[in-house]
Amino acid sequence: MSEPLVRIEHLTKLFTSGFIGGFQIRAVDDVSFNIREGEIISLVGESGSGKTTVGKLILRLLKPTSGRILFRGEDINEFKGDKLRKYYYKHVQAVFQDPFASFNPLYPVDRAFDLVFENFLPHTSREKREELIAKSLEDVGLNPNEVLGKYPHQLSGGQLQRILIARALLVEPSLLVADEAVSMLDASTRIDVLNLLGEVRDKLRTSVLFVTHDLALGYYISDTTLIMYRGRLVEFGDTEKVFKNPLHPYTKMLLESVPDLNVKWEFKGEIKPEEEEKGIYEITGCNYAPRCPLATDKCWKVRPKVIEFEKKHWVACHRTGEG
Ligand SMILES: Nc1ncnc2c1ncn2[C@@H]1O[C@H](COP(=O)(O)OP(=O)(O)OP(=O)(O)O)[C@@H](O)[C@H]1O
Repeated sequence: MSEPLVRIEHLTKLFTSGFIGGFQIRAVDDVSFNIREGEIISLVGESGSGKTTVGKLILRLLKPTSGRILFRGEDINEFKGDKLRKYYYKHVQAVFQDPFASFNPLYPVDRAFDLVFENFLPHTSREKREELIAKSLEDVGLNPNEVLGKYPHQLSGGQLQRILIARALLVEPSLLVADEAVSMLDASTRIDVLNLLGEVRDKLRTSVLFVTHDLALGYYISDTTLIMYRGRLVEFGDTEKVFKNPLHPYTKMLLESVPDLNVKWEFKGEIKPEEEEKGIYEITGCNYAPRCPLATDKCWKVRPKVIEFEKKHWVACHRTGEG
């Protein structure tokens, strides 16, 4: 098999929280996976599971505490000078959740393209720049005449998000990190932008890391799904397999929590406060043990290894396979 575009090996990121006597958070804890050329991977998990941190580590916006990220076989944290500049501006691009926050309200949206030209295509003539910008806007379904020269407040969230995608695609990146990139869009625009990501992959062979807490969106767009819980990958593999044959109790619980269009809310009795998960980050075993209905003594004490349960389907759970 050919070398993956990105190989993530035992990636760990600790943050220290609090002041005096602060504690350490294992935001990412020994995570390994690959991103192949032209693959769309969704990274799914609830709030605080470490998804954004993984994205930022890949974008080299953060340094890992340990572990490595190899881009075409080379450690991105060893990149310097021209290689680093190329990595930041050519190989990887990102689109984040809030399109309004990515624009300076004092300038027309056109300015978003300037940084790309200054850093990556500095010798491009004015005419050529205009031509490239117009083409990239058309590629994402925007009419350049309707958006260029406008200020962020004059455009919708969907239009701004498409401009950001157009900017990211201007350099034809190898990898696009889309972190909750459609969460703030209305349902129909969301599907358009998701379809756009699919088209980008097909046209440019760009790989996409699609970070989301929404399982349905992950299923819709991705070839591979990674399920993350409290810094660890608990299950991952071929999207069809993960969704059709979920193995980890956490994945099963997530899938059961997706609201069904035909089911109405009904009163189920008093809501009890959740039991506090004390010392979760010091658990030596499975992070999910405090919430898992199947947890045994071993689950609390021994960290489960990631095993390939079936072809292209991995899980980290002591109870998987025990019936
Ligand atoms: N700079 C930081 N300093 C301290 N702790 C941090 C920092 N960044 C993230 N964390 C912590 O790391 C953990 C993982 O955060 P992260 O943002 O990666 O999760 P997430 O899955 O992306 O969540 P969300 O879906 O809410 O964005 C959280 O407990 C968070 O509070």
